[in-house]
Amino acid sequence: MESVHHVTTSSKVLFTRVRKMVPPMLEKFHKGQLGRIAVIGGCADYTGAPYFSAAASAKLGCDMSHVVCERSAAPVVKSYSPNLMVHPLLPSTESVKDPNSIDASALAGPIIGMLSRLHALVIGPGLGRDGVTLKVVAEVIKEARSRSIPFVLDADGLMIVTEDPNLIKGYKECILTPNVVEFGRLAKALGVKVASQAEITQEGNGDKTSKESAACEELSKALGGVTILQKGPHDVISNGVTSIVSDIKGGLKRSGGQGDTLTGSLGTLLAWRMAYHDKLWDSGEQDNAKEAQTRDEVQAELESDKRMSSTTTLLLAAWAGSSLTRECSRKAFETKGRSLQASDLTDEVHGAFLRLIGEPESKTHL
Ligand SMILES: NC(=O)C1=CN([C@@H]2O[C@H](COP(=O)(O)OP(=O)(O)OC[C@H]3O[C@@H](n4cnc5c(N)ncnc54)[C@H](O)[C@@H]3O)[C@@H](O)[C@H]2O)[C@@H](O)CC1
Ligand SMILES: Nc1ncnc2c1ncn2[C@@H]1O[C@H](COP(=O)(O)OP(=O)(O)OP(=O)(O)O)[C@@H](O)[C@H]1O
Ligand SMILES: [Mg+2]
Repeated sequence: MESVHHVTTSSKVLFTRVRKMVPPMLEKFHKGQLGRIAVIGGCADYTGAPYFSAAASAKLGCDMSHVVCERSAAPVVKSYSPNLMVHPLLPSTESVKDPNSIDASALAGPIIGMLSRLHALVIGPGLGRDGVTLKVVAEVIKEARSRSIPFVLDADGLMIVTEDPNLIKGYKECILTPNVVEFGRLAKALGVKVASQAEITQEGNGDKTSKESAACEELSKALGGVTILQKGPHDVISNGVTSIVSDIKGGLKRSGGQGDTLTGSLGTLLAWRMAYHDKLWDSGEQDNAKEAQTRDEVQAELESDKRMSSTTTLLLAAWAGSSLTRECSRKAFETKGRSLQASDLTDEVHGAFLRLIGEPESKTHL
């Protein structure tokens, strides 16, 4: 069955619309207005992932990038960069008296205390799978949702919702970024069938991209319209009603940690999206009378010069984060070849932004 969900707007037009969502840099702005995000992740085993994520968010242009991690990870993450603010607030089995009788909500208190100062969260990079940690982060997810704070869920953060999908079911302000394996786990938990590569490539069986994205659309629907960014040879983004494929060229090295540039970039884009909807600056667009819901309405907004609604900007932010990450990977691979490491993508974030999106106030991009 062919998908009727895909947006067919060209990448060129989509980038001009992303630029509308990027705040210009004005003298009147104060520290924090161009983004305050926190990456929740980092444990004894993984310290690189939260660093790459927070660093990407900062290099894209976020004013304040925090990392909230487990105690033992904090000095390590801090040692990578003095620019990041690192908070050792995540409890683990090691740090509590009795791991079997914890008050997860109370343990989450210090993290929840930070939420009112944040525009967006990235939950999961290098979080690990400690039972106490995951219970506490589930409390943070509940609280962020109740306050409508947007968040990105990745890696071990996805494990939390694989075990309890109700935490996010129907929440329209989050983006899930599963890789192939994480996608399979989520699909299984929600009873969604994923076609095998053999079924997808079977000759005479319709359009390949549509078939690949069908599972993403189904999973999104099963989660009540949550936006999913399914990573792979090309990334599929869907909210169950509308889908966009991100297929700009990437690199050929599949080192670990490239997904972290994606989540950090998405964190910043979510903060900018909030500033766009709060009318922090005059985007020069006319107001739109109606919120876009259907694929046709989203596509019409993307191809108009009117102000975009929140459904459209969420899909667009996801698409922009995916495109930026793939461009970072392409450029880093061009210079580093098979020696490419995750940190090489971090160095490419600003260049990728300038090449794909460009500064909003620059005359050459108006
Ligand atoms: N430098 C770091 O600190 C890094 C930390 N990471 C963290 O490591 C933890 C575990 O993440 P993993 O991604 O390893 O998750 P999993 O532990 O679930 O492992 C996924 C496995 O699937 C395999 N895989 C990936 N794509 C595949 C595909 N297309 N087809 C078949 N197999 C495929 C991978 O080789 C990996 O062994 C997370 O907390 C994550 O954030 C990773 O992000 C890598 C970098
Ligand atoms: N076959 C591919 N061709 C081109 N790009 C790819 C391919 N597979 C993944 N990517 C890109 O690599 C980036 C990371 O995706 P990947 O599937 O490696 O995630 P991940 O396993 O979660 O990564 P991480 O190691 O950071 O956890 C994404 O931007 C994705 O678009
Ligand atoms: Mg990952």
